[in-house]
Amino acid sequence: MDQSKEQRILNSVSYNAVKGDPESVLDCIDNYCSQKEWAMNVGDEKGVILDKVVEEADPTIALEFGTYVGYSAIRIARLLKPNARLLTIEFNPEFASIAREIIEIAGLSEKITIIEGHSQDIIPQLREKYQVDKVDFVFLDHWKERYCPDTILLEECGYLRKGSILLADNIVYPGAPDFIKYIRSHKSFDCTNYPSHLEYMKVEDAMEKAVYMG
Ligand SMILES: O=C(NCCCCCn1ccc2cnccc21)c1cc(-c2ccc(F)cc2)cc(O)c1O
Ligand SMILES: [Mg+2]
Repeated sequence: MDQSKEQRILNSVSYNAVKGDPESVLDCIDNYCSQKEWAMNVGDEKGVILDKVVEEADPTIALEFGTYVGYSAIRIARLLKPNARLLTIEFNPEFASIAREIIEIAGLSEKITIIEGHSQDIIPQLREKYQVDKVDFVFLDHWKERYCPDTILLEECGYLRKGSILLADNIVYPGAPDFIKYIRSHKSFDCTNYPSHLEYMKVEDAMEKAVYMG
């Protein structure tokens, strides 16, 4: 059976990246996806914005929706302090298993837990099953129509604390209009927009940061 694009990305990382070097894994994926086959990684341009917000948050517990092949999980985890952890949620089992291998090549398996399932099912389980009390940083990069309901669910479950930082990808393209409308009008969130471009393309996109004010 023909290999998937995601399997071809793993092949390229496995062949070209330096084992245990997250930067070389990121560079390999960015080179493959800009020169060979486009893929929906946050990419190198928006990745710099992600880096800055993660450094600002300096999270102990980070959460990501939308692992895909693990590119943003590696971007986030490479910046975490020694005892900090990233939980990343992926509903596609093939993507989850490819991400696990790419994360292993980056040497970040100890810092990253991949949870397979749908966000609305996993969020209520984070406290009991994953010992999560509060979440310091959240990266939203899954179904765009889930950004808003999942943000509400995180708040209702009590995982957000004063200063928790949310960062959402694809605010312009594909877009998350209901999320933007909700988050910018909600008094408990302080929002900042970061104009950028769609990964590997000359297409406008943006990221939105929202700081929970309690
Ligand atoms: O759709 C995108 N991402 C989401 C993929 C599916 C996530 C599914 N999923 C994962 C965890 C999880 C947990 N619960 C429920 C569902 C869950 C996306 C698309 C584009 C894009 C595509 C075509 C185009 F022409 C231009 C742009 C660019 C991006 O950067 C993107 O992020
Ligand atoms: Mg995205």
